[in-house]
Amino acid sequence: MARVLIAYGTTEGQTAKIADVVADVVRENGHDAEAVDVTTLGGEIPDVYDAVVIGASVHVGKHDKHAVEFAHSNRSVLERLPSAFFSVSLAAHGDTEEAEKYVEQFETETEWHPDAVAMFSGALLYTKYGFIKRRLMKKISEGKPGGLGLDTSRDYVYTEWDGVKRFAEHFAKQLGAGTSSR
Ligand SMILES: Cc1cc2nc3c(=O)[nH]c(=O)nc-3n(C[C@H](O)[C@H](O)[C@H](O)COP(=O)(O)O)c2cc1C
Repeated sequence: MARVLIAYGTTEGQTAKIADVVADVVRENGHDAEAVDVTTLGGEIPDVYDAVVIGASVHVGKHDKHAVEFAHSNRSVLERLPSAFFSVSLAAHGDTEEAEKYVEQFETETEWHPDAVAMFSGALLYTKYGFIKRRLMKKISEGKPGGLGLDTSRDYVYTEWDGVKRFAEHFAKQLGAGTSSR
């Protein structure tokens, strides 16, 4: 049994929800797993973990800066342990090229090359945004491929949960039954 850290950087909470599902699936596969907001980790991966997944959402073309900083400063541990990264964006819903560019940029900035990478579609939470953000997101969504929702009286969740579960299951299965150590 391995102890798996799922550290996430989120602004509106969708990446936290995805991290929770990843943790659930990893546990279902016989390991210990904790989904933790990266800002609460004090900058370092606690040395109790055998494997690490980092998740981060994209805002204005960039991944969550706390997650980027965390991955960069812990890159030597991440390179040594089984590790994976998941990116959360609206580009992942219909604009794969753009979503891939965000991931490339993340890998360049952090100098970390995870064993596995996934791109998950996020959410458009119009009812949770303030007035300015709601108008901005509608305007941006109008021109985007993927047919993003434009009705600002409701929210749109594009995350494909089956894909999230498959990613988590694949990662968990690769850890096998034994515990690796640092
Ligand atoms: C102000 C704002 C800017 C955003 N900018 C981008 C962007 O540049 N590219 C993109 O693909 N998605 C963008 N998104 C969509 C977010 O990635 C998506 O809403 C995601 O679910 C947010 O995850 P979080 O709730 O974990 O922060 C943006 C969302 C907001 C609210």
